[in-house]
Amino acid sequence: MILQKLLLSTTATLIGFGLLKIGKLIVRQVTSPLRNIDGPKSTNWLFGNLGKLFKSDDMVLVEEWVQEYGQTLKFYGFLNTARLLTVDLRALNHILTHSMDYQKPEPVKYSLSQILGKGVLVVEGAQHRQQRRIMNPAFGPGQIRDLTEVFLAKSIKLRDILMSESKDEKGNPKRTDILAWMSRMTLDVIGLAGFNYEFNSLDTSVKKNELNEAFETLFSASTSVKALPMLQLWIPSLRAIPTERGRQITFAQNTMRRIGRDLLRDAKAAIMDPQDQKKGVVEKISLRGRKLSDEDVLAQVPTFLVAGHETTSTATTWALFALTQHPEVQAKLREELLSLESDTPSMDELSALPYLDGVVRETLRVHSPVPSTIRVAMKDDILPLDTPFTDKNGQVQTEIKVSKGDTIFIPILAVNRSEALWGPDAKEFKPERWEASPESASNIPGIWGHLLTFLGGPRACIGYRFSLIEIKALLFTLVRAFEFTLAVPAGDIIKSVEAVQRPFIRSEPGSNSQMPPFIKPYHRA
Ligand code: HEM
Repeated sequence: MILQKLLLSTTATLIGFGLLKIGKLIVRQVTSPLRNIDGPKSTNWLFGNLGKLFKSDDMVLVEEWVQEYGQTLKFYGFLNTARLLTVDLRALNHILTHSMDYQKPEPVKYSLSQILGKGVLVVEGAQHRQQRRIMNPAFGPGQIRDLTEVFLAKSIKLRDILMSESKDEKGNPKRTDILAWMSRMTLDVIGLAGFNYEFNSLDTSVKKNELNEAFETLFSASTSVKALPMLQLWIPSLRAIPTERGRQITFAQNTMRRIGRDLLRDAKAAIMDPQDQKKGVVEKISLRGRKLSDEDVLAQVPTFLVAGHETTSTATTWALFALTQHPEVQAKLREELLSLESDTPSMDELSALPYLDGVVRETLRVHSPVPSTIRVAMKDDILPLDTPFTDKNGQVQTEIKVSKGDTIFIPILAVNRSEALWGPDAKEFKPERWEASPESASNIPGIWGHLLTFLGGPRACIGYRFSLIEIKALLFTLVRAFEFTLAVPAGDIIKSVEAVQRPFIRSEPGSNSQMPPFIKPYHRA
């Protein structure tokens, strides 16, 4: 009886809090200045336009909206709340440079912090500034120069594995899922380079690493937007209800924390040992960061694993896909790469290869692994604009008014492929464009390469140099050794967003994300 009453009153309280939250969202809807901005109609009472957006191949829906409604528009998110979408560079620059005023929304922080704890990707304000200050030097050019050796050693290991794995028993090239191999390679790299830890995930004879397995479960791509987990993100009182997703996250989190603690213990032991010079990024952070608590350092382990692993592996996979679609680019790249004698060039030698640089830039432009991100206004504000827009009432607006709590979608991919910025061939893969990139793109407020790929401002990607040299080391090693052709028609490859844009095969619904090339050893004439 008492239990029943308790259950009843808990449920009533949960429902009460839920209704209050929904009420607040409805009030926001009718009072926010975003209500006057034009855009597509909602297509679902619960998810707004989100279902269609995340199912649209390569996020083309964003580009279609911009085409139809102009540079500044509004669409609908969860519970049909308005989201601002703008490709206006001045407005985006304002949002990214004022990172205290435009933070990640609470539901996003909640879901990230479930996996990452209080890592640098999640924390805000003074805590973020402190963590970045301590970590930035570990990602500087000097540190990445030292890590080039690790990137190349793992690339060579992958090359040697593919030499046999990509052939059938008769010695003919067989369809190989290069995404899975890239994922193993980048996990091994982040383990070694990040915290001197050997995952051995390239070594398939060893039982699959438990951390790797935890990851796979966590990121096993499901393209559907599910109701209860979404409701839990937006209505905190519902987070008490257990879900399968929640169970998976707790399992993955426990695995990462356990391994993280071991790593931290080893790192501390290594710090005490003046002979041990081989330190990873996390050891360097804990060395430098006397001001970071063990908890803070621990939180960086899953942060680097999540942020630095799948992003780089999908980027390199898309680079190889692009090369299969442009055999002339593949051949020209190979010729440049073979101009170096050594299998193990230095970072400076890799950086000095202009065509490799063009291929990497073009991949990160056309196939940006993180296609969008999201922010919420922490106060009422005015966004300055380069291009005025006409609102729903036919009034021309020279700035965008936002109110505290308004959500803003940052369209990374749409900016990187905007015809207004890059010209009519913006969507095509053309490494040559980097010989003289257009003036109009130089105002893109990104930290690297006039691209939004790594975002910009104080919250830009900390690992972009790390990633660039890792991608270059991989392409250098693999394209010298192999010729890549696609094993399925190119139109059968689609992109779907989970945390990153992953490749799927349209004609194989239900199968995991994959990229299936034929890989044939290249023999110099
Ligand atoms: C091609 C590869 C990569 C891409 C496209 C990429 C992209 C991004 C983007 C877009 C953000 C901003 C997310 C947001 O605030 O909404 C970000 C943040 C971050 N990235 Fe990367 N990243 C890549 C590789 C890496 C690597 C290799 C590492 C680490 C080794 C890394 C570590 C981080 C961290 C720690 C943050 C959070 C920074 C902060 O909030 O201060 N990333 N990345």
